[in-house]
Amino acid sequence: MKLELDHLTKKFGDFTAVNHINLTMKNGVYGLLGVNGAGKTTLMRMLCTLLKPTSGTIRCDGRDIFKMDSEYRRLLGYLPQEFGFYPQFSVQDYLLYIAALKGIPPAAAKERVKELLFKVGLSKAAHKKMKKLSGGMKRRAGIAQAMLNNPKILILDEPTAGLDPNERIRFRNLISELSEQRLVLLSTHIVSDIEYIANEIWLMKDGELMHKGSADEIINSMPETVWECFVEKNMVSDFIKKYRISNMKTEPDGIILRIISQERPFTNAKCVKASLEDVFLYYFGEKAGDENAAI
Ligand SMILES: Nc1ncnc2c1ncn2[C@@H]1O[C@H](COP(=O)(O)OP(=O)(O)OP(=O)(O)O)[C@@H](O)[C@H]1O
Repeated sequence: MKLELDHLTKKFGDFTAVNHINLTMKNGVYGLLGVNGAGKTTLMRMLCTLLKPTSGTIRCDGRDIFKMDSEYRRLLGYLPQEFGFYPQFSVQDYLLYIAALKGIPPAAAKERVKELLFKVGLSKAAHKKMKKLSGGMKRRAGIAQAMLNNPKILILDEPTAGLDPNERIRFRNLISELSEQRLVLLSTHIVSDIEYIANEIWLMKDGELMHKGSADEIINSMPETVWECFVEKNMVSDFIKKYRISNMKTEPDGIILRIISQERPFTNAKCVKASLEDVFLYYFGEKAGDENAAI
């Protein structure tokens, strides 16, 4: 299975949400990383044929996905950011209902639902109403619905949004497991969601693909150095004004700063290995929130 994006562009009026993206994907996990508004959902919706590109093409094994129509959709599983989950349905009935919508015959659907409930760890919750599920359980039900037709291409838009750290880890493991023999694309703005499971990471900003590669390749793409140094509390504000700070750790008698800078910021600063978090901050730092936001 090969998906090729060629100069893929989407404009909303004068605004370009996705700008000339060229990419090739094969089986494995691809992590699309970017801040709010980077264009991740727009890109994914085009990959699911829910949005028509303004220009450019998406080809699946050489064929235009918009011309393949239902043949392509049979290959596809999609978990949108917000999915309609029918609050009054039990988890099992919800999945059986979606299976019917996807045209899966009832006997096969029953088997498949049972199998998927087990896979996503919801067997015990099969008869629980959807509205009573925790955020993590709901997302797992969402993954199960996307997997009903055993898709060769699985697209997950922010699958870990709102999950607690434990659920995030379970999710990562599940996604890793599901990626065998298929192409999985997931979007997130949380670095740790994809750092260890994505074979390739794409950094997206303002509709463009800034960098792509393995976690190590992305880390090595950063032209600056990461330093750690211990400073007294009263010096911190000067450092914040002068440097890009990726982390601050309070100690009883001072603060340990993690600083991204070409030059050594302080005599006692030691050079440390950069992490994907540092790189994310380097590329997106000023875009991570409002300029004057306190958090
Ligand atoms: N239907 C639309 N009409 C006009 N502008 C749109 C439309 N859909 C998206 N946009 C704009 O396109 C840009 C990219 O939006 P998109 O939802 O793709 O970003 P995102 O990276 O998925 O962000 P988030 O993480 O917040 O979901 C945003 O500026 C958004 O306001």
